[in-house]
Amino acid sequence: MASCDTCASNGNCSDSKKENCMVENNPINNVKNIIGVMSGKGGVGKSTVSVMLANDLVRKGYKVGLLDADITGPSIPRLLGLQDKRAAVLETGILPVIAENGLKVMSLNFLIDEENTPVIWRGPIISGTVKQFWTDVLWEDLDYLVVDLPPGTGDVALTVMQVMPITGVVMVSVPHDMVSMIVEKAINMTKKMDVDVIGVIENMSYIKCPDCGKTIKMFEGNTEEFLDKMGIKLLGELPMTKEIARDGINKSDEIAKMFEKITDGIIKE
Ligand SMILES: Nc1ncnc2c1ncn2[C@@H]1O[C@H](COP(=O)(O)OP(=O)(O)OP(=O)(O)O)[C@@H](O)[C@H]1O
Repeated sequence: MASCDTCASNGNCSDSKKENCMVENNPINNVKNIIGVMSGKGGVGKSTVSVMLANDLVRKGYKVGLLDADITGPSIPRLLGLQDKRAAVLETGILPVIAENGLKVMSLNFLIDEENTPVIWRGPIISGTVKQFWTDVLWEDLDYLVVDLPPGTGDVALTVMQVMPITGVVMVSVPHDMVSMIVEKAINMTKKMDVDVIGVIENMSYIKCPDCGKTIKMFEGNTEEFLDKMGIKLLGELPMTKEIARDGINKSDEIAKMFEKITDGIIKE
């Protein structure tokens, strides 16, 4: 049942939100902040950013969970090197997989036998699964739950915004006109759903020449114009680099420092 008592929003929602509230809470869980990572467009680095953000929050001393809401294309377990782990299902709920650093993680791939088994489900079942990841997973006490959303503005994004008391959404974009057009759709969706956009992370913003160190912008998009138009702030830029693509997620000092500033900007909001 919807109840403000056990809700992450603590009853601080707007009246219209309270009236339409569909949030079901698990009384065992006490999640203070929920940060959605969204884009609208696929392949721009949402999962990568979700992992970097979650790990960075852990490093800062917070209790953190990471919910992989990309049911048909889950990549979080592999990005974290947890692809061989499986979640335990108890009578009281589902236990998330716990990474070495204490990050609690839930993904559909922890519930199926083989990670390459396709999930061929219709929209309502997929949305129901995401809802269960909020109501039935034993997250317990968390300062932050990071939710990695699938691309698009469809069923899952809608479900997440309806059934979870989202604190705010971080948009991931790349500096390309085609991508910003689709990210704009996602931003407009959050406005319609009365969900705050914390800011935009521009991923694959530039590359750095390994010989001379010169920064090269690969795409032609006008990010400043786009952000001005949408009235949204830039949280930071990340380069396109093999350190992020491969095993550099929070392992390269330079990238970790860059991301620290992004996390600080998100926490401040
Ligand atoms: N800054 C970066 N530099 C280099 N490679 C990157 C960067 N960010 C992401 N990648 C790579 O791009 C690919 C897509 O990234 P990721 O899976 O995070 O995107 P996504 O938006 O979550 O994709 P999907 O739409 O499938 O959910 C991955 O192989 C990842 O390693």
